Amino acid sequence: MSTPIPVQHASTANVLRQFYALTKPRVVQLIVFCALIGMVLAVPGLPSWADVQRGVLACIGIWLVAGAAAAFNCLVEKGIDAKMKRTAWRPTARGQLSDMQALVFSALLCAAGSALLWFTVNPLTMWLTFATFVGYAVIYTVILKPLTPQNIVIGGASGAMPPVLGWAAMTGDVGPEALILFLIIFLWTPPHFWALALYRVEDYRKAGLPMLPVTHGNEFTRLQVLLYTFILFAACLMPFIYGMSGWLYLVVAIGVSIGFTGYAFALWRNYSDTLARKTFRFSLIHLSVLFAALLVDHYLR
Ligand code: HEM
Ligand SMILES: CC(C)=CCC/C(C)=C/CC/C(C)=C/COP(=O)(O)OP(=O)(O)O
Repeated sequence: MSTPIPVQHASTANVLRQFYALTKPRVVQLIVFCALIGMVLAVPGLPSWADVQRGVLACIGIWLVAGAAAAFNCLVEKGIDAKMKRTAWRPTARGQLSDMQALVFSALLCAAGSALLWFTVNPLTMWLTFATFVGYAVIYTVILKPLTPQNIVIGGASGAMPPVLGWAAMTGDVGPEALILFLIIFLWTPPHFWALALYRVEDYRKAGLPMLPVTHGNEFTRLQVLLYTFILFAACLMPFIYGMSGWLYLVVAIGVSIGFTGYAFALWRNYSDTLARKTFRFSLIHLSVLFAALLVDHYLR
C-alpha cells in the first residue's frame, strides 16, 4: 500500500503573511515615510497634539490605500509576475490567493483607508489619495505598463504623490513646497527603476513588457539614467533655494546626489549587472537619506 501524501493546510499566520506580501510592504513603508515628511514640513515648528493625531491617522490611511494599490497591481499582473524570477513567488502569481481574495482584500483596504482619510483627516487628502490609487492601479498598471517604455515616467507621478498627500493632510491644500518634493520623487523614479530594469532585462523580455532596456537597449538606458540623475541633482537643491531647508539638508543633498550621479556615471562608462544592482540599491538610500535630512533639518532650524 502506498503512503498517503499529507495534505498541506496553510496556517492562518501563513495566509496573513501572504495578504501582507501583496501590499509590497517595503515600498509602501518608504511611501508613507515620504508622506510623513510632507506633513512635517507643512507644520512650522513643533506640531500640536492635534497635528500629531491627524498625522498618525493620515499615515495609516495613506498606508492602507497604497497597500490596496499594490495588492490590485499583484492581482492584475499575476500572469506577468509568474513569468519573472523576481516576482514569481508572489501569492497571486503562485495561485496561493485567489483573484477574488486579492480583489476583496484590495477593495477593503482602499475603502478603509479612504473612509479614515475622509472622516478623520480631510476630503482633499482622501480624493488625492484615491486619485493616486487610480493612477498606479489603473493608469500605470493596466494602461501604460504594457503600452510604452515611458510607462514609469508618466506612472511615476503616482509614486511621487506622497509628500503632496502629507501636505494636504495637515493644511487642507497643496503648497508649492509639496510640489517641489513631488518633483524630486518624480525625477528620482526613472533612475531608480531603470537601474533595476537593466539587470532584470531578461525578466521583462520574457514577460513581454516594453521596459526601456528591452525596447531601446542597455546603452541608451544607461544614458537616460545618467541624464535623470543630473536633473534630479538640480531638483534636490530646490528645497534649500526655496527656503524650505537649511544648510544641513543642503550638505546631505549634495552628498547623496554626488553618490547617485557617481553610480550612474560609472554605470554609463562601464556596464555590469553588479553595478546596476548597486545603483538601484543606492537609489533607495538616496531618497531615504534625503527625506530624513529634511526632517532633521526642519526641527534643528
Ligand atoms: C512607477 C514608479 C516606480 C516603479 C516602476 C518602481 C519599481 C520598483 C521595482 C520593480 C522594485 C522591485 C525591486 C526588487 O524586487 O528587487 C522596486 C523596489 C523598491 N521601490 Fe520602487 N518603483 C517605483 C516607485 C517607487 C517609489 C515612489 C518608492 C518610494 C517612495 C519606491 C520604493 C521602493 C523600495 C523601498 C523598494 C525596495 C523593495 C524591497 O527591497 O523589497 N519605488 N521598485
Ligand atoms: C495611494 C498611494 C500612495 C499609492 C501609491 C502607489 C504605489 C504603491 C506606488 C509605488 C510604485 C511601485 C510599487 C512601483 C512598482 O512597480 P511595478 O508595479 O511595475 O513593480 P513590480 O514589477 O514589482 O510589480
